[in-house]
Amino acid sequence: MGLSLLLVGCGKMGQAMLGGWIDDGIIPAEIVVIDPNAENLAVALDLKCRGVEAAADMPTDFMPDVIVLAVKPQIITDVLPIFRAFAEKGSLVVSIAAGTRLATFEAAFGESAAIVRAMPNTPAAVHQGMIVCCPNGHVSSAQKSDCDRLMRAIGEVAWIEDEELMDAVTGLSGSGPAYVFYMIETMTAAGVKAGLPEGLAVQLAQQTVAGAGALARASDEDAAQLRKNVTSPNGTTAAGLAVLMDDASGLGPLMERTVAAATRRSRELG
Ligand SMILES: NC(=O)C1=CN([C@@H]2O[C@H](COP(=O)(O)OP(=O)(O)OC[C@H]3O[C@@H](n4cnc5c(N)ncnc54)[C@H](OP(=O)(O)O)[C@@H]3O)[C@@H](O)[C@H]2O)C=CC1
Ligand SMILES: O=C(O)[C@@H]1CCC=N1
Repeated sequence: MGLSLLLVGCGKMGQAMLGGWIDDGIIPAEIVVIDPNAENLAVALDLKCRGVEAAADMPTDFMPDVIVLAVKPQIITDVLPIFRAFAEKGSLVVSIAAGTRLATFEAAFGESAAIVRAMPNTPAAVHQGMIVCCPNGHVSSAQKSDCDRLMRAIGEVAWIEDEELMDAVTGLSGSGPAYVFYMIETMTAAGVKAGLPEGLAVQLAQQTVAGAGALARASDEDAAQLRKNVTSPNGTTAAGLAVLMDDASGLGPLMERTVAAATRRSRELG
């Protein structure tokens, strides 16, 4: 791809993106990773990146095309001043921090800095991420295309103009893998309660979620029709769905509250 990249923060999400990029050989040029956490830095070194514990240890001649900020929202404003010079010289800054608004970066880097606020998710590690990008007004079309190619290498990309949507994006696709993993956990536990050996229950729950996801993605039919296709009149699925789709206690109202709570928290973090 020919881009030079600086990744700031190589924790859970930084590693997921890095793994996806490197695994695909998508960054043949230069990549430098900064992380003070020795264990996390070791992951970057294992992936053959240049890794340093602090910005002060970066190679002096390094000028990244793209800086990806992947530190916690709670500390992000502390680290921004260190990277101002890069932003002034034309690096594109991509932040994946939940809640942190474009205006925060413009305040730290100057009004004319090129910033993309992005929200990925951890399936990026296997090139199955969902990444939503929201640019500020100073991102050039070349920078947008660089960011798009970078993100497309680790999943599906959507661009939005309205930053207000980023909190709901975070509540749905940013946090969403956790909801699905919990679904796998609960399906497994329910299978064990129904008499299945644990290993078999894990296999059934994982493959059912993966297979249903793949079918939903590949099919021309929407999820509601795919659900109906499983449901024989007066059969087993109808009996299960009567519980799961209960108006008051079913998954619908529960998911609505779940996404709303995560969306609210994203707003608070900002
Ligand atoms: N996890 C996820 O699924 C997603 C996370 N995000 C966002 O990604 C960001 C990172 O989240 P996540 O990966 O989960 O968090 P982690 O805590 O796993 O990773 C953050 C990493 O940054 C390191 N760090 C701390 N200070 C600095 C610094 N000054 N310079 C460089 N690195 C530093 C941390 O080290 P130490 O451990 O020592 O503090 C840690 O290794 C957050 O803003 C989050 O909102 C977005 C989408 C999904
Ligand atoms: O839990 C969080 O705050 C981050 C943002 C989206 C997923 N993980």
